[in-house]
Amino acid sequence: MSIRLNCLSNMARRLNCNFSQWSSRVFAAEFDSRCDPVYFALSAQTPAADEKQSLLFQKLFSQGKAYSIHAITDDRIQRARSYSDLQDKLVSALPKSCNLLQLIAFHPNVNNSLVKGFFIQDALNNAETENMLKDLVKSEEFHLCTYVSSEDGTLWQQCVWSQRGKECTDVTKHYITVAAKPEYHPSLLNIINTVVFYSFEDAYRVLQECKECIPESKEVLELADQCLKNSTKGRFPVIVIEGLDATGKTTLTQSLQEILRGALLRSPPGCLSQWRARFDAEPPLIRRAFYALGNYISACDIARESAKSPVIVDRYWHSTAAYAIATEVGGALESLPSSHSEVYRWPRDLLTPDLVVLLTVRPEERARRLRARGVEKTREEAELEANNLFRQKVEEAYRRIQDPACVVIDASPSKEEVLSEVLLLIQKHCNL
Ligand SMILES: Nc1nc2c(ncn2[C@H]2C[C@H](O)[C@@H](COP(=O)(O)OP(=O)(O)OP(=O)(O)O)O2)c(=O)[nH]1
Ligand SMILES: Nc1ncnc2c1ncn2[C@@H]1O[C@H](COP(=O)(O)OP(=O)(O)O)[C@@H](O)[C@H]1O
Repeated sequence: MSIRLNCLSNMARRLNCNFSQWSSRVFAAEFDSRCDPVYFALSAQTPAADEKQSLLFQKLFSQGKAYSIHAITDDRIQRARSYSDLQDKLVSALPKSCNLLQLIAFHPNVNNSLVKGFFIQDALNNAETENMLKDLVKSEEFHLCTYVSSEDGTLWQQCVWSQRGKECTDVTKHYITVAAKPEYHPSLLNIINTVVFYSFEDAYRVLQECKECIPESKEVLELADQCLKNSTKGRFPVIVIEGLDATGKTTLTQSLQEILRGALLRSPPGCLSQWRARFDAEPPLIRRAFYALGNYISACDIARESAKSPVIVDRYWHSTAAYAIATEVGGALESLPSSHSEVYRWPRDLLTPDLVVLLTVRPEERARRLRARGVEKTREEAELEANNLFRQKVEEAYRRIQDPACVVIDASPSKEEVLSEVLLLIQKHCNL
């Protein structure tokens, strides 16, 4: 049975499909972020006979019509926002007969080479799917591909590409071949300066590029301009308290402030609170740059206050990096970058605290405290609760960050017991 897929022939002939940029990439189609993706590549040669009916073929191409669509523009802000908009559109508009998978196109071993998109399987060969995707391609900077299989099982990708009407003539057959599983999950190529920032300049540059599409960026940048880029810590100790929501950070930091007669700060700082929800709604590139700048602005406050008294901080760079890495990295817990990876490296230009305490609580105790507190969960916390794997990734990422590493404290005991244990720790680490 040959699976007739949509060549969108009339559009294919009209659109200019210069696909050299794609043919050197590997594609990873992810059914579920908890499992390994299916990897495939493009080739000018027909695949070997045994490849034709491979697992790849079964999983991806024998579930009805198959399409892939990527947001393609050199502008990284526009690409990040187009991808996020595309996801919303596909989730809301695709017929129920469609299965939507995340699709990553990447060059193995090349950081920031990753282009995110979607792979669509339409079990019912629904004409509505084709029309909806055609409309998307016409209106946005998307690269739309279809997949054609011949009787002998040979499978190839034909691309329909529209950059708002740009003509495409190349209808070369790019054969689908099975690609080997890379050494690490491809999402690791998308961390450095894409979701985790290691310098003030890199985070600042992202928001500069957002000034047109997100006017609030200008006000955040103005606040960032006022902070000294390399804030130097004062003579008093700086203690950061980290942990998932409801591990007891707020309770503990307030007690520490009273007992140590110190300053209590948090990141992002209060001056950014009014824009937090606005940037939480943006894709990771923009959101994480916002939080990164929040850490640099907080560092300025920490430097100032630590000249006068001990400083206690409720969340800082560990939260920013741990949540970003855990959100970005797909696959099982083992997919996280290894403990020695540079992604866990503290930014060289960010004020370093004297002590970072990571509060951990058994999941059921944390859930009890969340319920008792009754506070509206953030989207990220809702995700944490629904997705045990995500919670494990956040906690493991916290533990892997170095210089300074977290000192892990079991915060399940009573408030008083946790407080006295942390005070002992501070005495030992900070001579307070
Ligand atoms: N503070 C902070 N939170 C982040 C960052 N990245 C992701 N998040 C997530 C962690 C939480 O799920 C959510 C809110 O964290 P916050 O501690 O700032 O707010 P809230 O006081 O409501 O949470 P809490 O219960 O005190 O942990 O944002 C970051 O860079 N800094
Ligand atoms: N050691 C503890 N034992 C029991 N309940 C606690 C403890 N620490 C905090 N709580 C309660 O758990 C809830 C969450 O604490 P909170 O300090 O707001 O955590 P976080 O700031 O980490 O979200 C609050 O209702 C708080 O009173």
